[in-house]
Amino acid sequence: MTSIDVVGMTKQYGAKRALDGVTFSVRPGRVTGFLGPNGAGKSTAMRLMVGLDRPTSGTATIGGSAYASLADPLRTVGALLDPQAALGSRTARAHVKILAAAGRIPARRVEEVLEQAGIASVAGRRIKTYSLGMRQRLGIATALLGDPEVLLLDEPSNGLDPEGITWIRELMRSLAAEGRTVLVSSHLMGETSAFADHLVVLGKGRLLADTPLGEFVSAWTVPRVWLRTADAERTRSALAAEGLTFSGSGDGRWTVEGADLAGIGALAAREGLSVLELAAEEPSLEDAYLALTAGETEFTAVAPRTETPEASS
Ligand SMILES: Nc1ncnc2c1ncn2[C@@H]1O[C@H](COP(=O)(O)OP(=O)(O)OP(=O)(O)O)[C@@H](O)[C@H]1O
Repeated sequence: MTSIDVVGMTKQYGAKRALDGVTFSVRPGRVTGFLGPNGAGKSTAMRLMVGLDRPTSGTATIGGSAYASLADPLRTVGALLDPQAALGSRTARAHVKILAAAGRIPARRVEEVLEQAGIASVAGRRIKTYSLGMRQRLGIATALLGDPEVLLLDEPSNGLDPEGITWIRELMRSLAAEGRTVLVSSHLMGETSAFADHLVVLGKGRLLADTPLGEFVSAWTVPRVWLRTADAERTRSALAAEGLTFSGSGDGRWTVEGADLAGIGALAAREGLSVLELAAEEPSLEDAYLALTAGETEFTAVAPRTETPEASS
């Protein structure tokens, strides 16, 4: 069982501090989602884990060793970091064969991973003819080549079609179920909540969260209940008398903040309200993530300025 341990990791690029004393561990047997706004430092952290760059200070170890000291790196760690990196004039099969030979990996693995990634039938084509999604599948095939215990996947769903997204989700779940250590960065919150057990969140190079998915969502969202009854006004008075925070959409449906279904159901029964709709909102990872990272985004779009006659004169 091989963990990744990042301890006090700082990476300075000139005046830019991409990582600022980050410490976390990625454990085997689960999928860890690696989240953070653009420029938060996720790719930098992954590059440091596989020795593609040197930290300014701190360490990243895999099973207790720095990547450079691993006896058999390709069999220990598989990484998808830059799907554009493969040489375009080679065929996909030749590319994977060269990697296998370099890593002393049995040739039979080449066809296995091409099959597994769903590109065996197009593996004779030059990589430069590949779409983004096909390159992504090729990158995943090469990450799997050494049957590694640890997988680092930087935005693996990027460019994949819906079938591909389902495939990568199931692949990550099965790799974790086999006891492997799987770290996956993504900007797709719906996707991440479908595959991750645990989350590590960075913001501006610092660690913002390192927590199980369910705990993360409940810590950063407020439960909400929707209630619609036959008498909107009496409902409003009852909610107000209870001291609850609520808002109405104008169609007689009230949204009650920080409430649970049982409590609101009991209130409606007590008040003799005829309930037409009573439901709890499923808190989403997206809401939790946006609540946590508000103020942590380096790049934010501003609404286009509308010129008023005063402003333009
Ligand atoms: N080689 C480099 N030279 C200079 N600055 C860099 C370099 N690599 C990354 N940075 C900077 O470090 C910061 C972190 O970048 P990084 O790519 O790790 O973020 P990220 O979380 O992966 O972002 P994204 O979600 O946009 O991929 C950014 O401000 C980036 O511009």
